[in-house]
Amino acid sequence: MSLTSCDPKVIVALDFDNQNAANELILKLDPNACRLKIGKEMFTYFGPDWVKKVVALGFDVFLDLKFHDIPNTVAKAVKAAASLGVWMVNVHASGGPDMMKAAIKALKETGTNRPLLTAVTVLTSMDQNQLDSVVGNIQISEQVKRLALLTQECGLDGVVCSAQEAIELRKVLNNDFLLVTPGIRPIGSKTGDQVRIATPLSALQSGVNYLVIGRPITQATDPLSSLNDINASICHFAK
Ligand SMILES: O=C(O)c1cc(=O)[nH]c(=O)n1[C@@H]1O[C@H](COP(=O)(O)O)[C@@H](O)[C@H]1O
Repeated sequence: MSLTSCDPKVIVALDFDNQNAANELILKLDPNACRLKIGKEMFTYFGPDWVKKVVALGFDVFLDLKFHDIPNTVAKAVKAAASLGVWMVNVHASGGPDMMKAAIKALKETGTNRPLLTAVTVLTSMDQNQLDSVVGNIQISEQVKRLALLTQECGLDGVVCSAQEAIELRKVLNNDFLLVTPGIRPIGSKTGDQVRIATPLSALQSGVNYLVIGRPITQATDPLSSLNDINASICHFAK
């Protein structure tokens, strides 16, 4: 039995180097049970036409290319992403306010059916030591909060962060500002390179809107059953 919801919380991260393997999984999935994320690896190998094919199957697609460049370049890049019909696209908040404002302005100009725009705060693979080596003298939670508030001020729709930061962020951000969280690990699954992790249920209980989950589903012996188990564990949150 597949558990479905009209607002699926799980975004399956399709990080495959083989298009047939990805297509095989996609054909088993139901757009009412999950959204899909296409990232740098698959976009670089298989390109925009493949993204359009996945969109045409009825899935909400998060095109995760994490743009980080000068404002003019990023504005044009998000506009190009919108032309593929994707549901969400993202930038790095550390690209700064001018870049984020240019990106949301460019998307708004594409019309009312534009993709959502989110900004990555501090990658979920980073711990305090790694952040210290890039930005000194600030706790991860403070840096995430600073970048999330900046993202909101710039008019974007939400941030990508760790679920570990969600409770504190919900205290300072608008209720409709989206929290999208990778680093989700069901109990018993391998952590891999993720550091700031949470379970699907605890993430949603902390005020997260969407869960980005890759390897715990895509590398499972039975990916569909892994997704169904996750959806069953969070069915209380399905609208
Ligand atoms: O923007 C992202 O999606 C992202 C941001 C972040 O801070 N951490 C992070 O893991 N991601 C992405 O989320 C996915 C997580 O995959 P798994 O670790 O396999 O569940 C990967 O595709 C990452 O590129």
